Amino acid sequence: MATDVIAQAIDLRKIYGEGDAQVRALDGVSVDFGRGQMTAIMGPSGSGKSTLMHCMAALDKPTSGEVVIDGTTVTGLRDKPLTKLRRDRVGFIFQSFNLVPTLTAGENITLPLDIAGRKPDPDWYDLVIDTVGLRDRLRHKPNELSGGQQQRVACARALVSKPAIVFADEPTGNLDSSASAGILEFLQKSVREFDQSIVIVTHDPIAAGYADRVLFLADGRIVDEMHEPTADKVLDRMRGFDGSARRS
Ligand SMILES: Nc1ncnc2c1ncn2[C@@H]1O[C@H](COP(=O)(O)OP(=O)(O)OP(=O)(O)O)[C@@H](O)[C@H]1O
Repeated sequence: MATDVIAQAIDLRKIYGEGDAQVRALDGVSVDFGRGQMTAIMGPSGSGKSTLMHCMAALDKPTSGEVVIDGTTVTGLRDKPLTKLRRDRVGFIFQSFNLVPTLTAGENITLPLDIAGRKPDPDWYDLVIDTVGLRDRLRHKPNELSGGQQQRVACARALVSKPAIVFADEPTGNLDSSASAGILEFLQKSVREFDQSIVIVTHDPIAAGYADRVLFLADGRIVDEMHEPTADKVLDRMRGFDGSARRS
């Protein structure tokens, strides 16, 4: 694996169901994700975006093929090393924030590290908190925060362990445009200034416009990619899709 590649999918296939009901959610996806890059995955509903992301983040197992994260082949790992890799090397941001309601923002942010029995690197912790703009909200519970602030807590939680790669599944799907812009600017800054590697799934051409590269999925395959995208260019490209999922 080249050093500028942080994660790799090699001929990934994911088949759900059997016989007539069989769905090829991923149908031979091979792709490298760049280190220090934001990659957006786009495509019509049912094209396999979430399946690809979940397989890459070791949250789901492909039917066949390989996933490599930061030099480690994930597929075939036993449960314990897999849990450790997921905990130490991978960050995940969900559309629905997934914060623990009884914990404060600060406690939510350090929860994965606390579970692992690790302390955050103090300088990095301060940088993440200040960059995401949460310093004066750390003692608040999630229900005392706006949606955008809750998602910023989730972003800080994903980044505070300095993961090799962060996966974000529709991170702005539940946010209005101004809160979305805040999250996307933060993710972009993490990539440009802190050399993080981020993969986001999005339906939103404006969100994809923040990425360095956009991958387009259709019917479980990568059908196109775009470097240095803009929202307009992405929108044009999306008009070419018909939104159908292939069944075999
Ligand atoms: N657990 C499952 N069992 C059966 N089929 C599934 C399962 N999960 C996903 N699929 C099917 O696999 C295909 C890809 O689903 P996936 O959720 O990855 O698509 P997506 O591009 O993320 O869609 P969306 O944009 O709607 O979230 C779809 O046809 C879906 O119906």
